[in-house]
Amino acid sequence: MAQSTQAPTLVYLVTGGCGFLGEHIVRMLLEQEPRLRELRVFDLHLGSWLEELKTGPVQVTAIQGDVTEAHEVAAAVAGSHVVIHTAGLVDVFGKASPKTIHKVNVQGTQNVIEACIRTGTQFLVYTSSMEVVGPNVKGHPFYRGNEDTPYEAVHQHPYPCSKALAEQLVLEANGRKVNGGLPLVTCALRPTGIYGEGHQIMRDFYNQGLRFGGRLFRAVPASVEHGRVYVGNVAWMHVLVARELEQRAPLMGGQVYFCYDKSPYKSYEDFNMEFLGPCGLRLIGTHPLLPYWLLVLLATLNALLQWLLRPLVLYTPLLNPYTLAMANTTFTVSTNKAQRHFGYKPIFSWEESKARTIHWVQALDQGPGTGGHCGPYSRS
Ligand SMILES: NC(=O)C1=CN([C@@H]2O[C@H](COP(=O)(O)OP(=O)(O)OC[C@H]3O[C@@H](n4cnc5c(N)ncnc54)[C@H](O)[C@@H]3O)[C@@H](O)[C@H]2O)C=CC1
Ligand SMILES: CC(C)CCC[C@@H](C)[C@H]1CC[C@H]2[C@@H]3[C@H](O)CC4=CC(=O)CC[C@]4(C)[C@H]3CC[C@]12C
Repeated sequence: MAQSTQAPTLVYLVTGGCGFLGEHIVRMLLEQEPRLRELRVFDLHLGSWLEELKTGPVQVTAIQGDVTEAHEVAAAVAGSHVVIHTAGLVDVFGKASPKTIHKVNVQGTQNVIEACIRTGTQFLVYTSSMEVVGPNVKGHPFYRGNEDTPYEAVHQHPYPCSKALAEQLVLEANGRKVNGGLPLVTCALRPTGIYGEGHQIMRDFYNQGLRFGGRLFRAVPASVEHGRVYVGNVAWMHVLVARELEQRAPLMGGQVYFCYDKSPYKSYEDFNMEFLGPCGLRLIGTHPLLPYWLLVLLATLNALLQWLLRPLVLYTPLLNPYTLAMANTTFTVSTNKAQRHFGYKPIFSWEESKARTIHWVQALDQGPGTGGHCGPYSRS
């Protein structure tokens, strides 16, 4: 690849570039990758905020397309140096069928890999998930674990199943020869629960709190830790991996990295309150208000109702057996693999991550803005 002193030459493609994480990756690339000549943003649904980026020095090319359509993916990949494959169907509420989740997450990833091979693109970064590891269906805790911590990864839900299969495809593709004879270099990033500007579930919790007169009711014990990571740091990690993959291919190729930063270890609800609290919401109860067996019953009832109502209406409540198990099982990471392998350090401190997220939640009251979900990354 070109040196930073030369004119920008690199072409990057970000699939899912208009999603929650994708938008942050796109903006981070424009700010932090001086060698970028063209940035292709590929998504099923393009955001209008992309227009404002087209006036900058980097050519931003918006491509409306579907990762399940191999020819659309190949056309977008052709001529790019690096692909960041973030597009995915994130559904743990039963909105999409297992078949659709598999098609987008697994077949879509296979299409991206084959497009790289066929068109000669050598570097592929895949956005995987902590869910590839766990929590597993047995509810085993994963406490401050790292990439080498033994854990029985057993999946039943379509989303983690699909992410695990897709990650495996990406890692197995490392070393395959791309058109022209050079080896494909791949790696996978595994974010824990991402938060920050544009996070839909945080928005849902906020709105739910407003509906209940500014109150949320504790559902899971405060002692259950759930790993969280700020979206800006996840985006930065993608940018850094993409940048370092060529120089450090023997070390980084075929590797997985958890995404981490200095966000505190807390329960899912207590962590959300770090942002929702300053926005006027209160979490009621130091212990869960309902006994666990009752929550399990309600979650099961919700699943049953979803199944019964499916022919008539899509019933997708927040609480189901899977989300309850997720929130109720400790899963936190403690690792420095990304630092050791490619010099990653979080670009946003916990204080900055928190302030930016609070600012975004506060702005939700003012209604939707004209831009994207997140602002620019320029630091004061
Ligand atoms: N949100 C989270 O806490 C975590 C997310 N991830 C992964 O990060 C990635 C991004 O997730 P989010 O930004 O949260 O989700 P998101 O739903 O906001 O973004 C996904 C993007 O992919 C696009 N997309 C979906 N199907 C597509 C298709 N067939 N063709 C082209 N584009 C398509 C969507 O339009 C959307 O813009 C996903 O791969 C997800 O599995 C991993 C760990 C945690
Ligand atoms: C009232 C309930 C008991 C609380 C429900 C909270 C849940 C909606 C969320 C708890 C854990 C979340 C998941 C976790 O952060 C890991 C994830 C990784 C991904 O790759 C996608 C998103 C998610 C599955 C995330 C989804 C919401 C939770 C299940």
